[in-house]
Amino acid sequence: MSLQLEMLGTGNAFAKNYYNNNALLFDDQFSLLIDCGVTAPIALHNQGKTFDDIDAVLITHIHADHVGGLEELAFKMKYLHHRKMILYIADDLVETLWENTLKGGCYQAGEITSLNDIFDVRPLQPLKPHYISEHITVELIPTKHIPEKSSYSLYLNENIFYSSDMVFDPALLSHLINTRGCKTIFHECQFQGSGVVHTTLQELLSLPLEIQQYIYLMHYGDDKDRYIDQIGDMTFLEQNLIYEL
Ligand SMILES: Nc1ccn([C@@H]2O[C@@H]3COP(=O)(O)O[C@H]3[C@H]2O)c(=O)n1
Ligand SMILES: [Zn+2]
Ligand SMILES: [Zn+2]
Repeated sequence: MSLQLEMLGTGNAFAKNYYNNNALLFDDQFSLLIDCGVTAPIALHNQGKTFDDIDAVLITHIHADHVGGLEELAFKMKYLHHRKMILYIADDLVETLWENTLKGGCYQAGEITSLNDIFDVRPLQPLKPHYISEHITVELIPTKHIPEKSSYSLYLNENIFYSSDMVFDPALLSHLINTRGCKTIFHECQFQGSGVVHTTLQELLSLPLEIQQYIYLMHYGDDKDRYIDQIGDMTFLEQNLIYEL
């Protein structure tokens, strides 16, 4: 089986129709969950899957639509499935994920006192390809989202860019396509307003058509249908469709 992508959700942080922008990257030997937001448990359940069907989770940054499902994941793995999930996360986010996100819910004196008690933590150094499974390598690319807050987009298998939440960075997209052989771009997209913490549709439409043709839009609002014929040469990534990579 070749590598496949299924979005458990394609919505933005406040979307109600499309669930959080979380992905499953899998083949017949390995399943990687990319981000685990508040809606990840119900999205998996709806697909007839459990966390025990997943081999590892990778976190791009710390916002609830990307990490809000981790407490349920951790407790279910510990008390139902009796194993620790492998957790891939940028080295500089390890401490804050525990201290500022998970400790409040997960701490139990003498039993759960650190992230390592609930996950098999694999800190990733950014800007280096890391072997995840036979068919998956990941490089974390720091991209700007919220000032002073780390957020990492992904370069998968040396040819697929998967954006974290990020402000528009046309130079990065050009660089990946022109010098690194990028063939596919999964990019977050905000329909209205200015791109203060996200990339707007207007900004993406300013890219040359040669670049737009590589782009699948994700992390969008519930009003997506209004924009179906306003996305230039780009394509909407759809929840629960399976894409061959
Ligand atoms: N400075 C900020 C910070 C956050 N936000 C909104 O909160 C959401 C948190 O998850 P997100 O997916 O990063 O999207 C953020 C914005 O909608 C925002 O609009 N402006
Ligand atoms: Zn988000
Ligand atoms: Zn975010």
